[in-house]
Amino acid sequence: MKQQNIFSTFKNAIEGCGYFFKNERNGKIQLVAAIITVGAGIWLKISGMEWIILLLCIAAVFSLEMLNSAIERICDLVQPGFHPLVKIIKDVAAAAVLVAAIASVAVGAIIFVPKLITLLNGHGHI
Ligand SMILES: Nc1ncnc2c1ncn2[C@@H]1O[C@H](COP(=O)(O)OP(=O)(O)OP(=O)(O)O)[C@@H](O)[C@H]1O
Repeated sequence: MKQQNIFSTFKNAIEGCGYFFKNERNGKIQLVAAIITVGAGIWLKISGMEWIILLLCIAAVFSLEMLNSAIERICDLVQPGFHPLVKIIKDVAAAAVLVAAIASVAVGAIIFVPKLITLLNGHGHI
């Protein structure tokens, strides 16, 4: 296999992103959730530090889901039939996504709930 330059590496990664968001159900759901979260961040005028934390959470969930999908593909390639080890591999990979997703929901709640409560109480200046 020939050495790739930085542009073809980048092109391959973009193709991987395209495949992920087009074909993976969870990827689509997470994309919608990320768009809603970013929209809420703009609407509620969250701080710079809150943006950094939120974007890291979004990136963590996307990245882990992409790795989870890649691991699932490898498993399906090498072991199309049922295998107890494949079950463990896929379940642990899915758990990695779940951990990041739960932490992200908690972070989202910590950032957004107080702002929404202030807004609903009529004290907010949006
Ligand atoms: N070959 C296999 N051998 C054993 N268990 C399997 C196998 N394939 C899938 N499983 C079980 O089914 C679950 C779902 O696997 P599948 O490959 O269908 O992923 P998926 O539907 O895309 O799931 P996810 O929502 O976690 O991405 C796995 O977590 C695992 O428990």
